[in-house]
Amino acid sequence: MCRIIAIANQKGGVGKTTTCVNLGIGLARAGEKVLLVEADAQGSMAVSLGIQEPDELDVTLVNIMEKIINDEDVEPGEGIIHHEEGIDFIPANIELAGLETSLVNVMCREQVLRLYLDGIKDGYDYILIDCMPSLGMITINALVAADSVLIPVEAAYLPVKGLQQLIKTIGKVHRRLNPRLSILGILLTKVDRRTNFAKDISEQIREVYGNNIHIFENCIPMSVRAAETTAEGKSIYLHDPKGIVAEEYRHLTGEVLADEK
Ligand SMILES: Nc1ncnc2c1ncn2[C@@H]1O[C@H](COP(=O)(O)OP(=O)(O)OP(=O)(O)O)[C@@H](O)[C@H]1O
Repeated sequence: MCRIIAIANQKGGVGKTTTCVNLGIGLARAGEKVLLVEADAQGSMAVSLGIQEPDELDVTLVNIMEKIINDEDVEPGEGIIHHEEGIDFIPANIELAGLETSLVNVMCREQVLRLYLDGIKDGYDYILIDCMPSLGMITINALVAADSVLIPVEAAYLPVKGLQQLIKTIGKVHRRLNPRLSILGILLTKVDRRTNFAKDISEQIREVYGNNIHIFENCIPMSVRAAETTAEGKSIYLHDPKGIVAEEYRHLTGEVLADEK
């Protein structure tokens, strides 16, 4: 059965895309059939997967969602790109921001992505949705389509403050629109292990949320090697296979696999 995981946090730059790409490729390396869906107008997942100019792509998630909205057929495989590291992905670009605005007047506006994924999910073991840094209609679409949410949180003061709002939104979507939705866990990212501050923040998150929400055992360290992967257009497993970030993403992949079985 396919598991759909939204990777969400309305705070920008916390490692959503990096986690989506490296968890997705990690799952594919473990033999799972994986689709990554970019639900972010910045196109950073497309760039991370080697597409230099996402704004010049002919078909993106926007075209697919527009077809669903207009009740048109989406051809099998339409807009899906096969990546050499063993995953499929659907990129997005700046046009997604325009679609977000026009969704306001659409019937079943929260369900568009779910309707699309319902039609293709049988072909995959995992679908990971890389959300945009907002709690707007595209992110709500992702939460309605998903079975669970993985929340990357940067180990710093302000990102932690925004967490409560995200958890409230997930609760609302669960109650009103998608009773299947649960929180898979909080993943601490960009952890600077040399400082006590990062350690304090990690402990604070475990203390405040740990009783109700799973906090992933491992955390992703701050590392220039991780930052380089975005520009390199490849996963951490190819860029720095023996490094600590690859090790931590392998560990995360194992935790996600163990949880979903
Ligand atoms: N562990 C890490 N250590 C250092 N830099 C990182 C790490 N993970 C990601 N980065 C870098 O931080 C920046 C933001 O990461 P990423 O794009 O994954 O975050 P995001 O939450 O998806 O951002 P946005 O909200 O803008 O979509 C990128 O330049 C990325 O290369």
